[in-house]
Amino acid sequence: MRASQQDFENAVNQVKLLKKDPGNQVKLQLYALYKQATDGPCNVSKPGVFDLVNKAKWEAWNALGSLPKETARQNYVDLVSSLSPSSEASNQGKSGADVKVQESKDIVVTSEDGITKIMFNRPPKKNAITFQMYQDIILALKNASTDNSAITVFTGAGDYYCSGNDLTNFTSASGGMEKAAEGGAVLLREFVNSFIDFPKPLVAVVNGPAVGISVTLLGLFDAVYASDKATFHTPFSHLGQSPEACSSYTFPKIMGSAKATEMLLFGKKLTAREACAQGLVTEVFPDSTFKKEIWTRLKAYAKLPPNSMRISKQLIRKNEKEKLHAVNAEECSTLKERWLSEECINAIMSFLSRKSKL
Ligand SMILES: CCCCCCCCCC/C=C/CC(=O)SCCNC(=O)CCNC(=O)[C@H](O)C(C)(C)COP(=O)(O)OP(=O)(O)OC[C@H]1O[C@@H](n2cnc3c(N)ncnc32)[C@H](O)[C@@H]1OP(=O)(O)O
Repeated sequence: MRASQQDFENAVNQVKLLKKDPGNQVKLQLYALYKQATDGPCNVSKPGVFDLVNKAKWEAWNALGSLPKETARQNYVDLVSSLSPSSEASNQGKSGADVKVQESKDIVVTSEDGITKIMFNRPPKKNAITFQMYQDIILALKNASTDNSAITVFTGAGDYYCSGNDLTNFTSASGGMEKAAEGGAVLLREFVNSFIDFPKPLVAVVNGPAVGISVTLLGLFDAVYASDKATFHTPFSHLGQSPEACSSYTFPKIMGSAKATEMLLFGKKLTAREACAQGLVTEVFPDSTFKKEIWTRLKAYAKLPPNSMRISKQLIRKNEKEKLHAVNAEECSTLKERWLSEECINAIMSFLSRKSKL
């Protein structure tokens, strides 16, 4: 039987009464179907790259193409009925079987054995982080904070952990440079906030070289395990930039200001063993046994009582949260200026024209 206008209106009201947040993907789908059912195919222009929320909504609506209004209405009603209290209850009981929990090309999120794994998956570009990947990671962390896993793990596919910010982000942003820098700073701040506020144990499995923001973020992780093939490099001065991800605060705290200066100002690249000696890395493993040893260990950790781990992490983080947010805000506003500097623009152009590499 086709859904009537009354069924549709009832479903719209039912959504407002949902007890449990259905998650961003479902909310986007509901939005898209609602717009399609009421206004028809997407007829507004695409929001700018930095207008994250409206861009995601536009993309969801636009993806419905020329779906007829009646079909959209029916699909909306069906979707809402699948979110009714009885199905909410049955979803809560789901175990963390091996499932892919987020569809996205360059960030793969899976959940297995109490571990949510977020993997940089762009090996041809050494896992450099695009605008889309920043957004996918924000979403993945949001979902992981409430899923039924005990710990969350970042790792990289291929030979690199991650080569940091994709330097073509500087040329792909739409609008003028100032607007792009402003939007970049907003995105970076939200991205780093999602690490500062992440409530469960956050672990990095550093399978190979790490560069830039993938290194600085490690100061916000709870444990960092590295292959002896990994290296740690923050070439900010070479790029005319400045530290991010709270590293101007976490690195001096972790390794002392003299060692932090060598990394953050002079761009000294550390081996995994050096990074371990300086407290940035928890433990180093021979590459030949790294994966086997680390996943066995993490599976055992994930069996520990999750609430206890969460509460302990929050005790450790609580006194620093405000400070970390303030540092993040200041670093982003400093970077916004740096990105417009001649030093930075020249360095990026030099990389993109293949005149320089790290
Ligand atoms: C105004 C706009 C504002 C933008 C806002 C962005 C928002 C957040 C910003 C957060 C800031 C973060 C700071 C950083 O992360 S700084 C670190 C940036 N990373 C780098 O400088 C690394 C650059 N890459 C290299 O030096 C080398 O590629 C390498 C990693 C040492 C590897 O060298 P190798 O010889 O082994 O391999 P290739 O160079 O041949 O690389 C293979 C292909 O991958 C591409 N690649 C690698 N890294 C990056 C990168 N970071 N960005 C873009 N592309 C990258 C490389 O070009 C090759 O591509 P190709 O095969 O097509 O040539």
